Amino acid sequence: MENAFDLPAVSDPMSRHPKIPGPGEPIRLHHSLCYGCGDDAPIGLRLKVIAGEGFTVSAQMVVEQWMQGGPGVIHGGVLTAAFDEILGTAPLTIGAPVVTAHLEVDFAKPIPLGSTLHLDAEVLAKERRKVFVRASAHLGDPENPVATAHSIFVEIDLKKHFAAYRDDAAQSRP
Ligand SMILES: CCCCCCCCCCCCCC(=O)SCCNC(=O)CCNC(=O)[C@H](O)C(C)(C)COP(=O)(O)OP(=O)(O)OC[C@H]1O[C@@H](n2cnc3c(N)ncnc32)[C@H](O)[C@@H]1OP(=O)(O)O
Repeated sequence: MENAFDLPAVSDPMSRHPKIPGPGEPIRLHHSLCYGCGDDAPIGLRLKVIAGEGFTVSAQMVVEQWMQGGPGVIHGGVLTAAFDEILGTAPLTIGAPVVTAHLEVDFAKPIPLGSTLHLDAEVLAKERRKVFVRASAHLGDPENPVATAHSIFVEIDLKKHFAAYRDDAAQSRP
């Protein structure tokens, strides 16, 4: 196991998956109880991730009071969760269902409550099952990011990976 974002010199070939929605269209929820995107999650970010051009996706999130670290700014873990969601959705543009293996976040500036966070993510490369994804966050000026993230996701067989946990998901419904 590695523990750093180490982009391969040469990527495996990647192409946009034919079933991914067109630019500007929402990408379907991966799970309705997901903390990051689920509409039925009792507590969560409810991010609506939108497909972009190529291997890019984006989302927006208003920083609400319950997301506070303190005082008056977003909690770093909430920002990291938002990054995880958008980073994890980007590999769907190449048709790869993934889980997070490695995630690095750089916090450049405080993010005030009430601000609208613009999140953008892009798949940079694929190497065997590893998918390398970068994301950034800004408050309206893309040239002025408030945070960036780099991550390695690992492609999985969805049914096998979650086979032992699906019953718990159903039981946790509110
Ligand atoms: C949530 C899923 C839904 C899906 C789709 C919608 C997404 C929506 C958004 C969701 C957003 C939320 C998403 C969430 O919150 S997902 C929830 C949080 N993540 C997890 O629970 C994952 C837990 N970990 C595992 O299950 C396993 O460790 C995995 C599956 C990741 C690998 O175990 P597996 O036995 O299968 O494979 P392998 O060990 O042969 O490794 C394979 C390759 O990977 C490389 N490697 C492994 N670990 C690391 C590491 N730490 N850094 C760098 N590299 C690493 C490894 O060196 C090898 O590389 P290479 O030898 O080829 O070079």
